Amino acid sequence: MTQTTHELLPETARIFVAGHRGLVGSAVTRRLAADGHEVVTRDRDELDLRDAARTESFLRDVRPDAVVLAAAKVGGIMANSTYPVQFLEDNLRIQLSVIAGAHAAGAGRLLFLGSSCIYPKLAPQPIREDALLTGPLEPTNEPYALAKIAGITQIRAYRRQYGASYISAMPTNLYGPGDNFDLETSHVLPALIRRFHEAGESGAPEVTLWGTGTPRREFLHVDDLAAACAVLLRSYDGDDPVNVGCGEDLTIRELAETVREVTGYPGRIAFDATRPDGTPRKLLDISRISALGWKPRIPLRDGIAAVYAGWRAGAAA
Ligand SMILES: NC(=O)C1=CN([C@@H]2O[C@H](COP(=O)(O)OP(=O)(O)OC[C@H]3O[C@@H](n4cnc5c(N)ncnc54)[C@H](OP(=O)(O)O)[C@@H]3O)[C@@H](O)[C@H]2O)C=CC1
Ligand SMILES: C[C@H]1O[C@H](OP(=O)(O)OP(=O)(O)OC[C@H]2O[C@@H](n3cnc4c(=O)[nH]c(N)nc43)[C@H](O)[C@@H]2O)[C@@H](O)[C@@H](O)C1=O
Repeated sequence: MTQTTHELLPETARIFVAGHRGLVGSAVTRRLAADGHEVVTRDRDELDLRDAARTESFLRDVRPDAVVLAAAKVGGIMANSTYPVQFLEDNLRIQLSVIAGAHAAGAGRLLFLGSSCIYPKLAPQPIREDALLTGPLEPTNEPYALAKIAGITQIRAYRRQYGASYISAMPTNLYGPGDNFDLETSHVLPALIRRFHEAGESGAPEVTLWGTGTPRREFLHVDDLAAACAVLLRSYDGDDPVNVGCGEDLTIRELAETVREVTGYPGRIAFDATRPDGTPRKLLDISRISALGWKPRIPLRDGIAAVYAGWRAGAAA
């Protein structure tokens, strides 16, 4: 059942953001704090969220009104291929700890963050939420996707058995300040910023990117996602996950041209087709989140320029 109300998250709600130092968690923390909420956080060295007993004990002490689960083992196509055990096990363990612990501690609201990779590799485009579990997954990230699908099922189970107001959001590929720029483990957008910048600095005549350049991806600025999370916490209480994307995609080659222009790199772009492409396309249908009044605000080129400026300032510091 899908219902919407505007009473699901009181303005005085105290919210635990799990993963507050990450790309998503930091943006959600900024957003909820700006909205006037008391936001509770713990660094990983104080609380490893894979530890269910310690996580439940922490949540019982803090007694948050709501929880945003943005802690996860996350990475790009190569990280997913190289560390399938951690992408499966860490994510399952974090989800079990945090969702069960939140319920035991009496948290009335919880938002679980999944990913667009939960949908079948060849799902009809744009991908609607009801495409879940209708076909085989993309092999490069199947362990991660299966962990996330288990998270969605866990949320639905708490709703069905306990009547908990717990919900799931499925963001598309994200980017923003504080992203991972490690060339082996990052997602494509920060990798391209770094590759073009460093090629420009060294005077390299060509930058070689992974795959064929033909896969299509959709990119959403993480501040737009954080605004969507606030809308969902305040106004959505349904069983189904809610897609969050910008509604438009482009090829990796087109993305590369845009990043090349933003960074001012004058050289050529080449592709190494021995590297994996991953899913050919995963454009999300965003009818459901749009009906709640949310829309993305940050155009891709502006967002890339801001991230590039921020990364250069950080790299130079
Ligand atoms: N980035 C993207 O393109 C997309 C992300 N998402 C989803 O958004 C969520 C957040 O992703 P994102 O912000 O990009 O990831 P990040 O890697 O940037 O952040 C993950 C956060 O989780 C924390 N964390 C990981 N493991 C543990 C642990 N065992 N105990 C405590 N904390 C832990 C990290 O802590 P520390 O800072 O100490 O490392 C970090 O703060 C994930 O659920 C992901 O699936 C969905 C779609 C796309
Ligand atoms: C968010 C999402 O992110 C991942 O899925 P992905 O979208 O395939 O990931 P990606 O960003 O790493 O790559 C996108 C495309 O870009 C190409 N590509 C070119 N050159 C580089 C490059 O230099 N680095 C990277 N990483 N990719 C490159 C690459 O070959 C691919 O075709 C999963 O974690 C998945 O689980 C998930 O949820």
